[in-house]
Amino acid sequence: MSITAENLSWAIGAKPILRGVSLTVPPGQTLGLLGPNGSGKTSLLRLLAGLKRPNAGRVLLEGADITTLTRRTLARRVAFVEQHAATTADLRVVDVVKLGRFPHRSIFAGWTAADETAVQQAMARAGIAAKSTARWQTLSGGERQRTHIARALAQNPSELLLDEPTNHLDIQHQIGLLRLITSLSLTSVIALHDLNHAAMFCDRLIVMQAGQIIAAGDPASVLTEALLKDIFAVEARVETSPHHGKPHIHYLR
Ligand SMILES: Nc1ncnc2c1ncn2[C@@H]1O[C@H](COP(=O)(O)OP(=O)(O)OP(=O)(O)O)[C@@H](O)[C@H]1O
Repeated sequence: MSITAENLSWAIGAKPILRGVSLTVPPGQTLGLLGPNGSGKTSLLRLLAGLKRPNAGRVLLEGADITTLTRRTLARRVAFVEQHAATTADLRVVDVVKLGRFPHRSIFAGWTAADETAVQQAMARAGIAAKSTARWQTLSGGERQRTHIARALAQNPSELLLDEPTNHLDIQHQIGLLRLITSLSLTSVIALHDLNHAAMFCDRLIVMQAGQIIAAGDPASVLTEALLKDIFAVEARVETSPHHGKPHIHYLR
């Protein structure tokens, strides 16, 4: 299902956080959201998830304004893995992942075989199945992150929003997660700080600065040496990787 933002603006008090943000992610594609700290990536994801209402503009899912969708419909369709997502209760991994099934269940139906399959499959995909009975408080940062991702996958969403999902993950799990997300038939928006990973796995990229989109397009057209210098303040050389054919950034010391 497609995700569209039309001319979104959002302020906290008198402070503008997002200004005139428009984007479209076609069904099945992955959009990478890039930008320096504080540029508005998390704020934009929260608006796309329907957690915050814009002051102007609108968010459309498959052409439908999200303000016209019920909370339950939205919860069934859109999964959001937030940065620093906390789970305070002392639950087991499997119990956290089961929360992802909540929007799909009716108060009359019990736990179904389909719910169980979705939970088991999500834990396997997120690489956390071996820890399914471990208590939340005993997990490492990366294991907690993978548990949140499993919960989002158990939700079986058509749109998946991820805020720096590879934080805390070791390199195997970073690559594994991005490969998994981009191979699933869902539409995703991922805020990332690793520009090489964004180039490798995202269909299109958006670069934000001070709440505005200042570049958008495929990785090769967005990740230029000039942009890296102007927006990210780093000297770098960009080459087409002979291994995967995507841009590869060499940072200069
Ligand atoms: N509750 C808040 N009150 C005031 N300002 C806020 C609040 N939340 C966010 N901001 C400001 O909004 C701006 C955008 O923040 P946001 O978290 O969306 O950026 P980001 O691109 O996700 O940053 P990072 O890469 O550091 O995660 C920042 O200037 C931030 O200070």
